[in-house]
Amino acid sequence: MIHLDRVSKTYPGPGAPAVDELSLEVHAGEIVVLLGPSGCGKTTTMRMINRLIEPTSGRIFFDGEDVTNVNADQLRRRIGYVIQQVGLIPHLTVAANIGMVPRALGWDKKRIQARVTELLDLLGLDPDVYRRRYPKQLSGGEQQRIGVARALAADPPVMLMDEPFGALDPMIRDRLQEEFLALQEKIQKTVVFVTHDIEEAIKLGDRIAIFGKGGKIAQFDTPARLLSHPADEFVASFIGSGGSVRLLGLQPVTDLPLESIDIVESSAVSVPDAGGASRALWVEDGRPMRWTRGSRGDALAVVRQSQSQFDALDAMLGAHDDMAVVVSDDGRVLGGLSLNTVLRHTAGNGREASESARADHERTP
Ligand SMILES: Nc1ncnc2c1ncn2[C@@H]1O[C@H](COP(=O)(O)OP(=O)(O)OP(=O)(O)O)[C@@H](O)[C@H]1O
Repeated sequence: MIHLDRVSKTYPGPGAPAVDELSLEVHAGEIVVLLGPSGCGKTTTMRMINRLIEPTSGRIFFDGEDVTNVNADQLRRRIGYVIQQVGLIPHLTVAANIGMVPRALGWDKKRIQARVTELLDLLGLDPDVYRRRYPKQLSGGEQQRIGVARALAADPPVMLMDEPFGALDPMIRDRLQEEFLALQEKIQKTVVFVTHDIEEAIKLGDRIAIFGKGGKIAQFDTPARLLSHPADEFVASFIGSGGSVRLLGLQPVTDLPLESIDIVESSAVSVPDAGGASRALWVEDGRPMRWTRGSRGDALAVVRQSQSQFDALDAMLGAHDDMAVVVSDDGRVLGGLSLNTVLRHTAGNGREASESARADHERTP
């Protein structure tokens, strides 16, 4: 969908290029996160895509079409843009702010009004309450939602988002990230997202481009590959410690082998309460209740199949048990996930990660 072909930017004056011969492919419908330390060229790269910054050299393609030299205003109508400072116009209402691009495109009033209503609904803001408000009558999180609505107004296929949630407090940021992921499920835009927050990148990115020094990409990969196979010491150190735990958060429990569990239905007349080497699970109306025997824990750790291995570990720690019961999303017992299984697989991941970083480091002269 978006293809940057050896794009460079050198700002006037002395100094190395801010972005140096960078090539990047973003597929339709995916979220690509540009991640890296301050000053590494993320924003410059993003702004070259909508030509707020003109590349010094290289070419940019949209769906195979070379857009490097097309009219920048027309190009920007195909691209939504959300920034940290939001940039809502203070003397215009929410509705007028959202309707800016459709107005410029010559949509009639009725169509704009309908689109504003649709977008406010989509972003979880009651249109009757918010349409007539002014930006200063909104909280930071609401302003950011309106910023997203405005970028989506003319339904552009591409969204550029430059640290859109960076200025929000952690709880609101977390909620907006969740909302954005749910929204993306529905709208399937092609998104380029800039952040320097590794947690945000892992949570939102289908793929992450980690920028190294001198405006070059150090690694472009899925979050799981970045965590398990950092390309070099720079990437490994940028990801920092805790890679194995983060990786657990990305991997569903169903990726691991589950153990079969003996089930005792509630209809059984007498349930042996202790003894017996193997575990047995007491199930009532199809719902797991507690271990009848063989458990070390004092509560039952239960996770749904759509949850992560991190969630399973968390549930086991909470229940002081070394096994979690995995249930289907409609509550049926699928099997048991043991702490041992999680540890065995995590140990493999960690070893691969450190070995691949070390091997790369040794190859570097
Ligand atoms: N208008 C400009 N004129 C000259 N140099 C600039 C200009 N804008 C950015 N730079 C320089 O280009 C480099 C890359 O800047 P850029 O804003 O793209 O980095 P970034 O990775 O987005 O950083 P941050 O995370 O701090 O926003 C930096 O060294 C910066 O000082």
